[in-house]
Amino acid sequence: MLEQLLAGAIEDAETRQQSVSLASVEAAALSAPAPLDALAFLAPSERVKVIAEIKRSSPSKGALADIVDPQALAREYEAGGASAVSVLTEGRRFGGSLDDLRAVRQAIDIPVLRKDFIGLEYQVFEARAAGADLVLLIVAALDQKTLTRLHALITELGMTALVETHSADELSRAVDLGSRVIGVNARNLTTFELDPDLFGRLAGSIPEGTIRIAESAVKTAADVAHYRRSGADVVLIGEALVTHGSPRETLTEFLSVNP
Ligand SMILES: O=P(O)(O)OC[C@@H](O)[C@@H](O)c1c[nH]c2ccccc12
Repeated sequence: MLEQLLAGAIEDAETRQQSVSLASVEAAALSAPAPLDALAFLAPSERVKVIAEIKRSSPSKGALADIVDPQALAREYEAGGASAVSVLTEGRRFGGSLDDLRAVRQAIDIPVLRKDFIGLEYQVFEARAAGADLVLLIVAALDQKTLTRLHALITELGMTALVETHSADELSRAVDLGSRVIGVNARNLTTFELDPDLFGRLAGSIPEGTIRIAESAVKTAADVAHYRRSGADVVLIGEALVTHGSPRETLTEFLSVNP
């Protein structure tokens, strides 16, 4: 499934490249307003931080929420205390787009993450041109050489890579890259099953000085507290925020947990 998602995202990027060349997307990336320092926004603190995600649908759950106005949702997230906003830009299964990312960038003053299946430099330039401050890299989807190349480009463009892992082996590959921000995704991207204890098992192997992010599987404030006790600096939350009544209130409640 992960392979198909990546192949589809690359195919869509190649289609966009027919109308906007690599040279012009690169020029747009280099002339975009400077990225925000995501490391500063996500730095470990006395309280747990949240990256709040804008996600319309997912391959495992289908439609989650309409989200006709991603800017309004992003403002709710910011007002509720999010430290960054993740925008799913994958179109086929998640219902997102780069237009969503551009719109969200205009609406808020906290970092924006491009959440997609990235395999090409073209996609990294696109992310920067659209205003992204952070870009997701999924270790399981890429060989180490590609991962190294994309990680270097993200850094050169002044952005921060969020390097996503699902196992001890992937974690050591993330560490080899020199990643400053490492995520552990509780959702297996092949089977879509959730393992809420995976973060806790891997957290101790994430080097000191790295920002530790627990991704997926948060339904309640107790789940946030569980991740926090296991060592998470930041928790990435999607579904619970887009499906509950008031995203702002849900976020405020989730952020009120103490270690
Ligand atoms: O909706 P949840 O369970 O709160 O999960 C959010 C986020 O972790 C999830 O959307 C995600 C994590 N890694 C990904 C990679 C691609 C697409 C989506 C994801």
